[in-house]
Amino acid sequence: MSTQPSSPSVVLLDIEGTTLPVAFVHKVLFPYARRTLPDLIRTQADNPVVAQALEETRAAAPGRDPMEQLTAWMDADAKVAPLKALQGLAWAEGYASGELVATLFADVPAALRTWKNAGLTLAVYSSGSAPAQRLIYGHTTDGDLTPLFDAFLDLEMGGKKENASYRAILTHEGWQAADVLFVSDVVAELDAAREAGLRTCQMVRPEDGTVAGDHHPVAHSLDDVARLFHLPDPAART
Ligand SMILES: CSCCC(=O)C(=O)COP(=O)(O)O
Ligand SMILES: [Mg+2]
Repeated sequence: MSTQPSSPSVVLLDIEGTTLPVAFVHKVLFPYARRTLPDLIRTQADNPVVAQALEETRAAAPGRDPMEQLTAWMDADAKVAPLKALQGLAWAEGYASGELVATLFADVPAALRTWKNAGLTLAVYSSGSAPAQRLIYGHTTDGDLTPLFDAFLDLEMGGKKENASYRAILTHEGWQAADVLFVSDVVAELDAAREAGLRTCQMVRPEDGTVAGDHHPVAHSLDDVARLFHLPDPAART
């Protein structure tokens, strides 16, 4: 007799392509950072985050002008910590001025609230820095959603396509692999998470043109995730 695995108690969420449209990241956030970074580096040279990011950038490309290297990374959409730290700082100004407001996929706020109310642990794992993640969820068209999350995890845990990063997350948070469901649009990230023993679900958002793989359960919304993994139904909220 086969036994039904219990539903996950931790939902670990990617951001871009999972809870937030790719277009918002690439057409709003990235251009904002590209426009404002040169000034930010000049005017905030004393900020320890800037100083450390520039030091790491110089170490990665000795002899090259750091702004040139940062631009090359932006061109390549490189998921590297110094760029992500600086982008986070740039976006902070945009959110503070009201120029940036995050529009999450429409199904996301209700699902997060439903699952949090039901006692699930919710966490983010994104290449965007943890401060940048807090900014996004702190400035959504649905208000501040940061209290719904228990953890904001970034490249300090390692790259998202490395299974060691998911093992590091389990150790860092004290979670059991089988209790954790990782949801992402990127198959290579899901493969790495599965290698570390996590449960996985690919988010395939029609708006983003995500291509579905064939070896992870596929969802088109967090409501689908709820159905697939027997989580509380966001549509049944009272
Ligand atoms: C705080 S998320 C901003 C998006 C970002 O910088 C990025 O690189 C997207 O990474 P993800 O891991 O969420 O796909
Ligand atoms: Mg993604």
